[in-house]
Amino acid sequence: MNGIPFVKMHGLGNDFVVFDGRRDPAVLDLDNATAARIADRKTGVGCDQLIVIEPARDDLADAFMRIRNNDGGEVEACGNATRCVASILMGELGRNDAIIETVVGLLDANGASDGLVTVDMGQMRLDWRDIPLSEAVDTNHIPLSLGPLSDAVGVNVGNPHAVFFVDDAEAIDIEKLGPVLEHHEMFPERANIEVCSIIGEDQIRMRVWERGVGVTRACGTGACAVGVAAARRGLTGRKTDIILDGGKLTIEWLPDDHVLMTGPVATSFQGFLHSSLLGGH
Ligand SMILES: N[C@@H](CCC[C@H](N)C(=O)O)C(=O)O
Repeated sequence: MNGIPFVKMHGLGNDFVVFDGRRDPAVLDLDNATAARIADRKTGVGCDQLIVIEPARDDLADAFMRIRNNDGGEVEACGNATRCVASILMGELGRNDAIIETVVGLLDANGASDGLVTVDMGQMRLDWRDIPLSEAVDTNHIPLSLGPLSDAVGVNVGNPHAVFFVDDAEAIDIEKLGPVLEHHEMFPERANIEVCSIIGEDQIRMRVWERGVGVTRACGTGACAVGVAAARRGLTGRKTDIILDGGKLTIEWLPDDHVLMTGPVATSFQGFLHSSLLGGH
């Protein structure tokens, strides 16, 4: 079979084309336009994020994970893809744990019960400079309003998130409000936008507009941000189930500010990338 092999995976419907750059150097250093062409659902393979597994730079890590959004832009973090890459590495290594290196640091992953994977998503950052925001405001009450959305919580999970609490997340026109907020001047690096409603002391309904993608069925880093935001506001405890369009993630905000994310991993199919999609690369 001609072409570069890839595996199509997803975490709760947030889907990925995963390349192995350790074996196929042609997928290392893809430019943004090429990545966007591959990720495009009409003309390419189609995915929310394009992932390349690369050789680790850090001796402690099992591999490096490069992440690109559907628009081709490289980003710092992706929770659902981290679980998928962890399951690939654990399978290769014959172990129940893996260390994944990203541009923002090392992430420890472990196999949990029922085939689920837990990832320590690292330390949450809450200072306005770290989200980042364009001005020095209280990140637990960002003064930002659009239609029914106001008073956001900012959380950096490696990538920037703004969380809005509402009575009924289903009633929010996220397709309309999401892109405006993503590009709001408050967020110099743009932001992922979550709208959520509290269902109970340990359960939250969440919908997401992802930076560089749009509405997705799940966002792992978004779920981490929502779990932290709800606990910070005193709306829930520090361990919560986050109910996304694609299913449930369990989030635990530890006393040392690290967050554990636990959820499923799935493989849809394996394929070969037609060389025309690499274009002039
Ligand atoms: N789907 C992801 C997040 C991917 C990156 C995000 N769109 C960004 O631009 O920061 C997840 O599961 O965390």
